[in-house]
Amino acid sequence: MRIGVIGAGAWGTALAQVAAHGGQHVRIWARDPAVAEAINSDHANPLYLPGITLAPTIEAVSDPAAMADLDALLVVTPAQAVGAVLATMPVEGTPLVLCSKGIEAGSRRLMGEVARALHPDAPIAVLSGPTFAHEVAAGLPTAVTLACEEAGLRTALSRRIAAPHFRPYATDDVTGAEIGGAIKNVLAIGCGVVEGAGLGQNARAALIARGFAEMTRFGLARGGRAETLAGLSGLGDLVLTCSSTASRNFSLGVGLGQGRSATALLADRRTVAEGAFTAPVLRQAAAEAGVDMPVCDAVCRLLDGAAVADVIGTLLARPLKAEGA
Ligand SMILES: NC(=O)c1ccc[n+]([C@@H]2O[C@H](COP(=O)([O-])OP(=O)(O)OC[C@H]3O[C@@H](n4cnc5c(N)ncnc54)[C@H](O)[C@@H]3O)[C@@H](O)[C@H]2O)c1
Ligand SMILES: O=P(O)(O)OC[C@H](O)CO
Repeated sequence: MRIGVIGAGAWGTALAQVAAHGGQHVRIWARDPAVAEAINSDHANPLYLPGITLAPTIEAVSDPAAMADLDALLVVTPAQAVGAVLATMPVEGTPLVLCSKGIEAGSRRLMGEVARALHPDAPIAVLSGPTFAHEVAAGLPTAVTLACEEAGLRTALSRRIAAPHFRPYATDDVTGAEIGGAIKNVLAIGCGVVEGAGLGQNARAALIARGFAEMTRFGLARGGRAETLAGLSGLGDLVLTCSSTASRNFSLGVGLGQGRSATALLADRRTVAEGAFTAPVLRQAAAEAGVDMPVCDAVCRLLDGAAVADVIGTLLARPLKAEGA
């Protein structure tokens, strides 16, 4: 399989490294020609994945037309850019493996829905799970969910993407895999706030558990399956991202919890913190689906500048209820 990777940030670069395992040729599209130049000349991406020497079989391009004639395209731009970038790509029925985690603002579409609308002939797969890019690129053991409705393609992609340190688990539940990855970013911001405001580890565990209940309610309402939401792409990624400052979303939350504004924190970073963009869209999508998501709503209020004490007070003052309700 000739693999293409669309997006040369941390995760696209790490996935190119996985795909190049065994010496096979991989082509990666970088929006910024300087990033492509560094990958081709120095076998490195110091802006987005510093400290990693890349396989020399990774070829970088910055012209979308150069992404034609490949057997599969991994889509790894920030979620809000997936539609615009895919519209420029010569997809022509090539399978698209969506690796971005988020919900599109405005349309409230999942990435699969965005891709299908643009390229109805292209089979869709989703790769998601607990995967810090720098650990994957360093060859540390990692497991992911690979979701695809077509059994033959699911098997072919799983075999092609698997490496001794990188283990995909297959499912046909594309929607469930997408929803876990999108919502965990929002919840990670909340957990970061708990850390930044010094609210304690009990509060963080409560937020993870109640946040997982929200993820499950929303996922089931949108047609995902409970087993997927409890798997690597849902609970697995939630646990990772809610417990480490290596997460951009968690770090953003730490800053909010320390009293800085979302605007200032987002202006300070080059890399994407998807939860900040997904949170307001998720709030609308949850209202539309009639799903109660108080923790995600609290994260929206914090991003909008509400005081931590007020937001936590509101959450704790909600009417008492049964745990499974
Ligand atoms: N970094 C990780 O550990 C990781 C792991 C799994 C999934 N993801 C997901 O992968 C996606 C990409 O994350 P990342 O970590 O690679 O991001 P990043 O912040 O490291 O890099 C973003 C890349 O996208 C490019 N970009 C930014 N805006 C763009 C636009 N409007 N159009 C085209 N390109 C644009 C940037 O130039 C850069 O190459 C996100 O949805 C993220 O949630 C990241
Ligand atoms: O750094 P974050 O918060 O974007 O998380 C990266 C990955 O999604 C972890 O699986």
